[in-house]
Amino acid sequence: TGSTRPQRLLRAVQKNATQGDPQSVINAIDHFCRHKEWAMNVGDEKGSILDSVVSEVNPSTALELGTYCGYSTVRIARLLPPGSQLITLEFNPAYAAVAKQVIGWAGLQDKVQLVEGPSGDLIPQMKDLFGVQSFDFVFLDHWKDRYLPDAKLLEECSLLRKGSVLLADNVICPGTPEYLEYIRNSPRYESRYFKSHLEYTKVEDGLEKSVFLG
Ligand SMILES: O=C(NCCNC(=O)c1cc(-c2ccc(F)cc2)cc(O)c1O)c1cc(O)ncn1
Ligand SMILES: [Mg+2]
Repeated sequence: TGSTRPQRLLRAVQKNATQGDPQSVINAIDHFCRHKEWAMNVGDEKGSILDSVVSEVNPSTALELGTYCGYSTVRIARLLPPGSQLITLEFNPAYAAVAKQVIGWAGLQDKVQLVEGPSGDLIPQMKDLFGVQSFDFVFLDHWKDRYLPDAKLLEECSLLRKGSVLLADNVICPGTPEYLEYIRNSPRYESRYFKSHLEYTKVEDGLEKSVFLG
């Protein structure tokens, strides 16, 4: 019973990053994934686009679908204003266990609520569980065939307000064709594609930013 890739990624953070320093955690993960083992974090190139959108929105309440090892959780939470909250949902308990420790190493545990479970079950509970009225920002990075049903669920649960921003990873690779088709053709969204590359590679990928019009 050897270690898993997420466990080896966590060990690299504990070895190379400074506790309480989110940027050093980001740098340690990017170094590990570029020079040791590829992993499905949003990465530094798409991560810079994520940073610029988060900074522009400056969300009070943010939601992340798909925590994995917590890399994008740290990228988002480090930019949040005081008093704001990031809720991140992860289905896979092994991923969640690693992410909790990565977020803790960065010292961002007070800004983040990590919830384990299927997004389709948890989204309808957001108001009851966390007293959330609506999300200012949503980062979609979980199972690619869940992007569309979960976007529709957010609408149906009135968890989006005029101006809420959805940012979707991997719309080219692995690809989210049904989501793109819906969101680009819906009169309820204004969408823009940010061309980039699959994390740590030269393969094309990109982020789709969609503003809910209400
Ligand atoms: O795998 C679960 N989540 C990760 C979703 N994310 C991805 O699948 C993902 C994949 C890739 C990717 C791209 C090219 C390639 F060759 C292989 C993988 C890149 C990314 O940036 C992702 O974000 C999962 C498990 C589980 O048990 N329950 C719920 N979710
Ligand atoms: Mg991704």
